This record gives sequence, structure tokens and C-alpha cells, in this order.
Amino acid sequence: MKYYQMNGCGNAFAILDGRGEKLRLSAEAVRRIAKSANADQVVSLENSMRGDIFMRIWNNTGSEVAACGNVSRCVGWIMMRERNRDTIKIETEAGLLIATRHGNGDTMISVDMGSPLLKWEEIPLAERMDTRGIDVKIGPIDAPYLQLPGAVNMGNPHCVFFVDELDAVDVVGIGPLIEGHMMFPEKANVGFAQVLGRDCIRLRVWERDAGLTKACGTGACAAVVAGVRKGLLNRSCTVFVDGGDLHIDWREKDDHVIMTGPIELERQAEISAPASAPVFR
Ligand SMILES: N[C@H](CCC[C@H](N)C(=O)O)C(=O)O
Repeated sequence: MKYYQMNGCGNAFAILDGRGEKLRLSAEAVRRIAKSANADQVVSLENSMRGDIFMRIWNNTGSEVAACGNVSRCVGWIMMRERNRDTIKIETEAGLLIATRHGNGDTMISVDMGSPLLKWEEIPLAERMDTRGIDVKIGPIDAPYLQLPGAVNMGNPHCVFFVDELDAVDVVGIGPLIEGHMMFPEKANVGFAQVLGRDCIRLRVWERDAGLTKACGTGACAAVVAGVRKGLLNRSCTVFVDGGDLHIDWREKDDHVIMTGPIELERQAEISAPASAPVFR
């Protein structure tokens, strides 16, 4: 089967084209693939009745997840090249996504991530709360910048803090405390955003079940939505992440969030179907 090693702004992926195979990856196989590929997420491509492709996504710790913005852009690019089309419909557990490019050979790919879910029970949170600024305490650490983060679901749960100085934030120390906080029954991706202007932010994300990554697509979408709801940002924003930059547009006309950014194909290979736990050299 075809194997693609790709990244979106440094968010690293191992993508297996399982169409035509009975590919069923165990959590252990996912962890082994992710380790050997040094990937944040692992994806298997499957046939779809509703779209051009079905994308099954796992974090590198083995948990299956419904949404991943950056890999949606990579899979969109694979299918556009295969079908020689500028628009591709991707089916995921979170729903249908539309990926587009501006022309053949283009590696700037946009994905329509649909509408953000903003009700407390849709994030989900453990109790009723105003999701524009939630009350999540982490023990003795009551740093001033850890007040009232925004909560947004982009097909997956996000908690976004707005901080004055991102380089002063201990993302690796604080991220896991919020990720597993009892306020989030399904855990959460934890974003730390610094506003540089009403149309640009810098963002780092401690990802649920994957840790600190160089970029998080749904995290960038969630940060802009949370910033607009706090009155800090315009609906069209550039998000500077460690691995590059993404452009987010939370469209007024249909409430959809459009994410645009680069993809990179690092390696493509033919491999034998990984029944259990293959190791890629
Ligand atoms: N860790 C995330 C999934 C990957 C999201 C990220 N890589 C993106 O580009 O959106 C979660 O468990 O919800």
C-alpha cells in the first residue's frame, strides 16, 4: 500500500492508503508507526460513500480522534493530485470537510472546517459555563495569564488562553494539567495565544494525547474563534505557529471556519500492509 510522510507547518503525519486493504490498526500499531515515523498523528485512508475519501485519525499515543485540521489539508492535497481536481470532499468522524487549492501543483491548501461548536455541552465541559471565558483552576498556579480561557469545539475540544508574553509560558508544564482537567470530560487541546494585532496572533498548542506540536490546525481555528468572541481579534487572522503560519477566516456569511496553509510531502513509499506493528526505516 501507499505510505506518505507529510507535514502541515511542521505538524507531522504518517498517512497509510488503506483503500483496497482490510487495514485495521490497533492502538499499539499506531504507536509503533508514529514512533518510527516521528509523527504527531497517524491516518489511514478508506473508501467513502459520502465523500471522495474517508480519513481515520489517531494521535501518536493511540487514541482515535475525529478531527485534525493540518492532516485534512495534507489528505486533500493527496486526493487532488490523484484525481487532478481543485476541490476534494473528505469524510471524517466529525463530518464532511471540503479541501481546495488554487491550481495544479499548488501546495497552499485550504480546508473548510465547518462551524465551531460553542455551547458548554458541545465542547464538552463538565458543567454549564459561559464558553467565552471559563473558570478552570489548576491548584496553586493562579498566574494572572491563566484566567478565563475560551472553550471551542472544532470537531475536537479546545481550551485557549490569551497571554501577554508567550515565551514566558511553561506550555509543557501547564498544558498537561489543563488537558486532563476534570472540567473536560473528553480532555482538551490547550492553546496559548499572544495577540500581536487584531489580525495576527502567535500560538503554541499542547495537543490532547500528542503533546506540544509545531502546529495545530484545529487549535489555530479555535484560537481565532475564541479571540473574536473575546473582542480581541478580527474574523480574518494570521496565526504564527512554531512550524510556520496558517491563515484563518471565520466567515460571517455561513459561520464556517476556513483554514489555509502549506503542506509538505517529505516521503512517499510502497509498504506491505502493517498487520500489527510495522517499523518504517
Ligand atoms: N490532538 C488532537 C488531534 C490533532 C489536532 C491537530 N494536529 C490539528 O492539526 O488539528 C485531538 O486529540 O483533538
